[in-house]
Amino acid sequence: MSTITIPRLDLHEYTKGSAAQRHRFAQDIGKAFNDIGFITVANHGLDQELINGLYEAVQAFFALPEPVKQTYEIPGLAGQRGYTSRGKEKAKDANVPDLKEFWQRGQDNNPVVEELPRFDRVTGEVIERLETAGRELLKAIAVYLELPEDYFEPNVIKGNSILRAIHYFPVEDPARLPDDAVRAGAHEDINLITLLIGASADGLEVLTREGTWYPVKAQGADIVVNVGDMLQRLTNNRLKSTTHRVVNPPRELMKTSRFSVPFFLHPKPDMSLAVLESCIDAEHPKAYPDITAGEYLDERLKEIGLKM
Ligand SMILES: O=C(O)CCC(=O)C(=O)O
Ligand SMILES: [Fe+2]
Repeated sequence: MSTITIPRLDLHEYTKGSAAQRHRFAQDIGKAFNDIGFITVANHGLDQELINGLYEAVQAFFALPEPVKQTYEIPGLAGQRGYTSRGKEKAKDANVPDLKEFWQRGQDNNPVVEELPRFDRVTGEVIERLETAGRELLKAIAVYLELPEDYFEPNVIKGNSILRAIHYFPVEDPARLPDDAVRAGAHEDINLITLLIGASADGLEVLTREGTWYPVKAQGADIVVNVGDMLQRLTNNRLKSTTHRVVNPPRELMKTSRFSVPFFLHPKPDMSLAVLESCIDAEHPKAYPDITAGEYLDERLKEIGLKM
């Protein structure tokens, strides 16, 4: 299968670089987000030991008996904290739910998994580091957009971000699945940017504007970073929230699990997502009505079946 080149950026060039390197990084991230909407990032601040510890904790959680996991499924929170069982979330335009279960952790009010003493600490450490990396990436994006470097800061520090640990569960008898059942149906992310820690198996694909699906693979400990709909909306489509999905593996591998851990960087609910004036001109008229991040999130959670 052919591949596309997803640009690979080194975050140290921005956080520790010279003025020229920082400028270059900002232009490179902006260009990549304007073009394919995806990059991979090295030197993001999470070492391999932390990532290994995270995957151990996540695998141990999903290996707990279903009734134990369900004690962490909290009604009324639209899956935003704790456990969400199989069959609950589907992509906006899909007919059947994704083949996954997941755990979500936010800034506060997180249930503590009593059975696993390390789970809370490791997911807490990971969310903190990803938030730090995400804030640096947003600074570079602000520079690219010719906004003050700290433009996003007041809205994202202690914002509504979510760490999601996903288990794409084994399917013993794939012949019995509905034809259109997939690990994750084609979708765009809702938030500003997503930082994805390397999955345990292949499967992630992006859709190019020409309509072709291509696999996305990060090298080693690199993370994948992509634009979500909130940033696309704010920038009047200048930065692209690219459609992506997780395909099923070949039939003989459907009996194996896949794990991945995306971090959805969300602002505070009262942030305005009104299109930036600087992104409107005669060729690019304002494409979206004004809305706040909180109102927009509510709309989208209803579409994917997490909120009534
Ligand atoms: O599992 C993956 O690799 C990607 C998951 C994803 O796109 C999502 O949860 O929004
Ligand atoms: Fe996604």
